[in-house]
Amino acid sequence: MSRKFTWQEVGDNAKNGWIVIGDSVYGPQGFLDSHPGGPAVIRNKAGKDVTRFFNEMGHSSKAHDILKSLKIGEIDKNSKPASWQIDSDQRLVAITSVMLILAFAFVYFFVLKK
Ligand code: HEM
Repeated sequence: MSRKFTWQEVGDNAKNGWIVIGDSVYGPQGFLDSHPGGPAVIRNKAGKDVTRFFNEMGHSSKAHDILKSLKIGEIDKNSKPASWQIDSDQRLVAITSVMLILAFAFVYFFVLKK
C-alpha cells in the first residue's frame, strides 16, 4: 500500500516541487535540476495536477521510468483540490459539460415535451 496524500499536503509541499500526475503524487525535488525541459516548467506547476502537461509533452519511456522512481504516494481521492490546484483546462471541460447537460435538459423539458 502506498502512502496517501491529501491535496492540502500536496499544496503545502509545492515548495518541494510535489506534483500530481494521474492518481499519483511525485516528489521530483532531486530531479528538478536535471530535467531536460528545465526546473522552472515543473516548479511553476508545483502543488498542482500536471497530468495534461506531462502527457502533452509526449515524454519518452525513459521519462516515464524516471517518473516511476520519483513516486512518493497516491492522492487521497476523498480530499478536494483547491481551485488553484486544478488544471484550468480540466475545469473548463467540467464547466462546459455541466452547461451542455443543462442545455439538453432545457430542450427536453421545454421544447420537446410541448
Ligand atoms: C517529474 C516529472 C517529469 C519527469 C520525470 C520529466 C522527464 C523528462 C525527460 C527525461 C525529458 C527528456 C525528453 C524525454 O525523454 O521525453 C523531458 C523533457 C521535457 N519535459 Fe519533462 N518531465 C517531467 C515533468 C514535466 C512537466 C510537468 C512539464 C511541463 C509542464 C515538462 C516539460 C518538458 C519539456 C518542455 C521537455 C522538452 C525539453 C526539450 O526537448 O527541449 N516535464 N522531461
